[in-house]
Amino acid sequence: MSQRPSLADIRRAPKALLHDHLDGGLRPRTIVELADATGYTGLPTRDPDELAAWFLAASQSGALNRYLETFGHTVAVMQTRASLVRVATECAEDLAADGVVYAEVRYAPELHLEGGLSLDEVIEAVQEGLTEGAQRAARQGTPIRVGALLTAMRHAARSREIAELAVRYRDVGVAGFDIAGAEAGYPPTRHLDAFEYLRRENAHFTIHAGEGFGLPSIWEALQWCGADRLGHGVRIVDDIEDLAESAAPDAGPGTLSGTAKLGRLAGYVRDKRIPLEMCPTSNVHTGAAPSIERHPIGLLRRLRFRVTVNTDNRLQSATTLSEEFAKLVEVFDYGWDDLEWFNVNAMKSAFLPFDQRLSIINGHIKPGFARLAWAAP
Ligand SMILES: O=c1[nH]cnc2c1ncn2[C@H]1C[C@H](O)[C@@H](CO)O1
Ligand SMILES: [Zn+2]
Repeated sequence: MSQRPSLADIRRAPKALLHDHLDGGLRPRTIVELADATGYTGLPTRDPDELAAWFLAASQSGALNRYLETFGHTVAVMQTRASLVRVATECAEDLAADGVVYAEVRYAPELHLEGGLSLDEVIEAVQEGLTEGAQRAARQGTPIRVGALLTAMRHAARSREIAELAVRYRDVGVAGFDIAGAEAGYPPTRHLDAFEYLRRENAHFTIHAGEGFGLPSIWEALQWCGADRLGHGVRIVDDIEDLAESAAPDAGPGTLSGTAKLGRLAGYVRDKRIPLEMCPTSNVHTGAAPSIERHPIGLLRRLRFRVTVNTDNRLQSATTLSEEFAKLVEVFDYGWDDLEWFNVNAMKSAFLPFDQRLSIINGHIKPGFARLAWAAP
């Protein structure tokens, strides 16, 4: 059990993924082929390897707004029914091949209307693709369950409409709702109407908060909007004094193991077990964290916040969920128990009925990790 999990072993581990953007996970070759098929001429290169390198380079600026500009190319080739079906199919297949057994994949339907599709047609195409991808994965011996989260763009004004669609499609594969896009200048309360509607409908939602902006964004997301989970939430560390670093003798109340002092908001997030959808590589790329070594996940895991590990955008950040875990293993020396803890956390926080969450935890995640941990030399 003491053996460090290798990337190959982590790939075989049954994992749960809560934060992955459909338009941030296309295969580079697919982008080129879809651009050819749909007549999109704006790509920086037609060579898939060069294109992959371009996305990674363009995403590493350390600024969220620059990072978001790269989506112009992926969204441009996702404007037809056929392209949406294909991208969603490949998404489910790729996640399953990486050992993901449960995923919630998000996208903004309002960004896919330029080819004349309606919002309903966009959602139905993506559902068709996710279902097809999951069926193919099952045939290949890597079963996966995938749900969709409908995202509204925070700078736009369609959140109420998108929230209504999330409710309308909730029994046919849509698990919840989200808002994304530039965070500074676009507080979550701009979309209060959508969140209040969702709460009245007993529906689930997460909010990107504490990534490109700090504590006020997290506070609004939780205390005004009522988010079930936080997308990223990394800046919650601004409300934590790490006494292990400052070596203070007595941490006082509000601590775990006497090593940190939590402010009221951080205390609330930990006490209420608010899930944090952390995306280490993406957080470094957008400047939300200085490096993997100094990523707040180390402190937050130590303080037992409900931390989950995610990819955000596999294309832009050139990553997979297994690679995210492998980086954390290397930097924080995590073992199988830690990796299992992150994945159980994610599964506990899924927008899925409680009995189904338990069945994936007890039927897949725990037995899978037990097998791998005990097989380790
Ligand atoms: O990390 C992110 N923060 C905020 N918005 C994001 C992030 N990654 C992707 N998005 C945006 C760009 C996509 O077009 C949109 C829907 O998936 O969500
Ligand atoms: Zn995101």
